[in-house]
Amino acid sequence: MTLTVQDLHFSYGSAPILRGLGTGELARGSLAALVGPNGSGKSTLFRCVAGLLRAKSGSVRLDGHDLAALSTRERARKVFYLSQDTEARVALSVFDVILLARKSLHRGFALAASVDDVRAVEAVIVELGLEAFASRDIGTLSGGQRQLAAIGQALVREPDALLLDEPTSALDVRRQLDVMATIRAATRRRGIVTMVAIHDLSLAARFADHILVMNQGRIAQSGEPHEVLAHPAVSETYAVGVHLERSARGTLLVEPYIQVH
Ligand SMILES: Nc1ncnc2c1ncn2[C@@H]1O[C@H](COP(=O)(O)OP(=O)(O)OP(=O)(O)O)[C@@H](O)[C@H]1O
Repeated sequence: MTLTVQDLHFSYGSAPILRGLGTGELARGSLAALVGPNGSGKSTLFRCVAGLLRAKSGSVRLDGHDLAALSTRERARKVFYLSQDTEARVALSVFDVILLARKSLHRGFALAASVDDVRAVEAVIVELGLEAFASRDIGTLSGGQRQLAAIGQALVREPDALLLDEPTSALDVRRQLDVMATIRAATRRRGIVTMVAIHDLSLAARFADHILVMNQGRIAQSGEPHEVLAHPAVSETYAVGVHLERSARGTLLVEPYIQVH
């Protein structure tokens, strides 16, 4: 039970962005961190996997089935892409926006939510610890709370694969830990495949089962965090030195530094 991207090619006009990108098999219940420099194509990869952009060639397989064979609607049900921008200006409560996300699964325009829909929304709110915010207007929440509400909108649609674009970028240290731990727990509990694009290598090392390093449209290195981060491909990709150390608590700490020649 896996998500597998193989030999993906994509260009914006004549500019190639993905150049034969392959992820290997990403297992259900596991969290993969996608790291790489600004502009290396992480969001583009996510959009291609979710079917929002059409790759020139290559395949995306979920549990062995090529997602290209599905309609846009069917594909959107299976793969949820949460973009970087979760700003919300609507005057709706957290409960309402999660319920709307749930109702978007149904065909047509149904005003009434079923009992199942409401139960699913309630379950997600509890799973993400959003009970205290459920009736608050989404526009009045802090960045971290809004990030969790957006993840709630993703989970309530019960996708098989979840692609999160920099879900911790606007968060303080406590909320970064909260959000990553919540994402990892939901991934395990639901048996989904989650990919998180993230710039913080220490945070990636701490929470991800695998790290994939993106460089110039390909995955330069992938595998378990301590192996990947010790590989020269990381230094080459970012043009930095990388010092790794275990803290007294056993956490892998990553210190990038600029090399003086
Ligand atoms: N709609 C577009 N049209 C043309 N070029 C684009 C478009 N969107 C992105 N690009 C270019 O594609 C490349 C990859 O962008 P992408 O957003 O996928 O990178 P990223 O790794 O997610 O970057 P970041 O870490 O800064 O978010 C960049 O050079 C970007 O300028």
